[in-house]
Amino acid sequence: MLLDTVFPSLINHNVNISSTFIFYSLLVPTFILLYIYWKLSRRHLLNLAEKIPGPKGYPLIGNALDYVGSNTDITYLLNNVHTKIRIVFECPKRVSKCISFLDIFYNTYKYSFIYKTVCRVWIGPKLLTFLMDPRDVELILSSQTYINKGSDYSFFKPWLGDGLLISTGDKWRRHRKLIAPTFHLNVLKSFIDLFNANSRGVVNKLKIEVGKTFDCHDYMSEATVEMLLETAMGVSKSTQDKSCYEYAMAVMKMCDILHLRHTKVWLRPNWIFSLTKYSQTQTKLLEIIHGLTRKVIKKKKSDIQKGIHVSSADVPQDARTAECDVKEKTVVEGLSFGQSSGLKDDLDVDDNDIGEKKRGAFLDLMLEAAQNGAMISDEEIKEQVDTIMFEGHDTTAAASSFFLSLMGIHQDIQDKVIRELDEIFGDSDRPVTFADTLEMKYLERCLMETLRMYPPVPVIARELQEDVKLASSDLVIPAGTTVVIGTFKIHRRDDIYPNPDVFNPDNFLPEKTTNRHYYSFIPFSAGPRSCVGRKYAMLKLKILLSTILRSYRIYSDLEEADFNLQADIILKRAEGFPIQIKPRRLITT
Ligand code: HEM
Repeated sequence: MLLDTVFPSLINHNVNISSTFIFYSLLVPTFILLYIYWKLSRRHLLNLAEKIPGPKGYPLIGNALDYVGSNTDITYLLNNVHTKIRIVFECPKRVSKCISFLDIFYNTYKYSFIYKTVCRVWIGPKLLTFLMDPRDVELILSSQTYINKGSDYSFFKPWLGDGLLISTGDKWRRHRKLIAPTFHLNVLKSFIDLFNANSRGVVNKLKIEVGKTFDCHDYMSEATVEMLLETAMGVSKSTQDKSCYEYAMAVMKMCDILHLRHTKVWLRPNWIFSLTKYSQTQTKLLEIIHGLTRKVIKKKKSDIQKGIHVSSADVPQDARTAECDVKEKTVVEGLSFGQSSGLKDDLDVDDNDIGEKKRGAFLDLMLEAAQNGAMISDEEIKEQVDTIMFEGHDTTAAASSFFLSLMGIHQDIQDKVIRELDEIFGDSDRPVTFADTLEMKYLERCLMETLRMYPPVPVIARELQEDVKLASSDLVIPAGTTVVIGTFKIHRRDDIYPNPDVFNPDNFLPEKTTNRHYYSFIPFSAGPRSCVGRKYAMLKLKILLSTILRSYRIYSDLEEADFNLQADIILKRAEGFPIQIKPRRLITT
């Protein structure tokens, strides 16, 4: 009693001390026990991971420090979302004379020279294994089992929902079956007029750039969005407005935000990201992106209700097959629409195996399927439209921009392309036919070489649900690993491509391709989850690029050594794609 009165604070203090003491004496062992349990439960993964070669890491964080840096000044992302992208870079690090990379990609590429075929890194508790041997890549990509995407793809969720790129399991299989036939060559052939008209539109727009240095990516990007809307979505030109450009810019900025979340580890957890200004910018960008998607679907639905069918894929069967007599075979021997002709996927099914009902452009078919039953809901259609618009746009814009830049740099190679085009078209300014595209053998080699050196999708990731024994060695990659297929590195292996950093279209001469492993050239991935737009991209690119080169000669002040490669989600050049053009013979409408 006396003690209470005289020393109340002391007693309270004692009580506090003892409860704090009890709390900590329980907490610490709890943590230790949890840690031991966690380690034991991961024993299998850790034991197998230990055998995989890779750089030494620090306790707990592993190699995370290698992946936190980015030289990108991203402050522009916090400004007006409608302004054109502007990125400022500091001191890019040089890897070799010909390549310079920024940020995360630099470190990964550096390791690929030390570890050659397989390399393990730890990002905190997360195990990543990079595969760079075509035999191992085949094992993963050809499998129906290892089809789950890496967890990093989840950053796409607010944008693409459960679209084809990230969905998995039954949903992915069901939707892939529905979507793949809409990119069958027979449907694509009906887009040829639209590809021609839009390519001529680009030539027209480029007139104002004659004599200037300009970023061709802006034009490629806008044209790609317009073409996708007109072809796959079946939305006529007259109903499009400046939203195409706005959309293209919003997509580019969204990619930058996703890239940021990959490189800045603290932005990965959704709850932290949602507290940042980037999250607010993302919300605004998604309003623009989803705004266009919704508009497109609404317009299409109303057209269908009114009985208006804009899509050119509804052209009569005779017209569509008129040119199909020209064999669907490969243009460049050994290759078929951007991949080794030895590889087959669901885009390579025979014409006759695509039922009459399944012929149709992408959005038509999606809406039709929704009307006819519960195969796909409205929300799922929106997710797929967003996916196709993203995958179909940024990739081809990057590929065509790299191609034009390379033509500007390698004048001798451009001479050969122009000579080939002059042989095909002579003095005529007629549109490109499907048969013409089969004659563009040298142009196609240049395109393949562009995709080899600068694959728009530089890496592909899969999450392993079970252990995988590699084909190239006795190593076993444990379940729970994120396997990263290093397309960029595989395409630059000097044992597969001699002088891999030199742009040489002859790398795709038949005698060079015959003995190459099928999986040593995979710009469109391969196997069951290959790019569904591979044939679309190849056909469109050949029409677009040949029309531009029939009209203009390309020049560049820069060399390839000046490229600052930025491996966003899509491979780009940090400085943009500056070129100059001089008119040859203008092919316009
Ligand atoms: C040069 C152009 C293109 C390149 C290099 C390219 C490359 C790729 C690659 C590498 C993948 C696999 C990605 C992964 O597994 O993470 C992919 C998937 C995909 N691509 Fe493309 N793509 C191009 C154009 C297109 C076009 C034009 C479209 C649509 C019109 C398209 C639609 C898709 C879709 C929907 C997927 C997901 C397929 C699935 O998971 O089942 N792509 N693309």
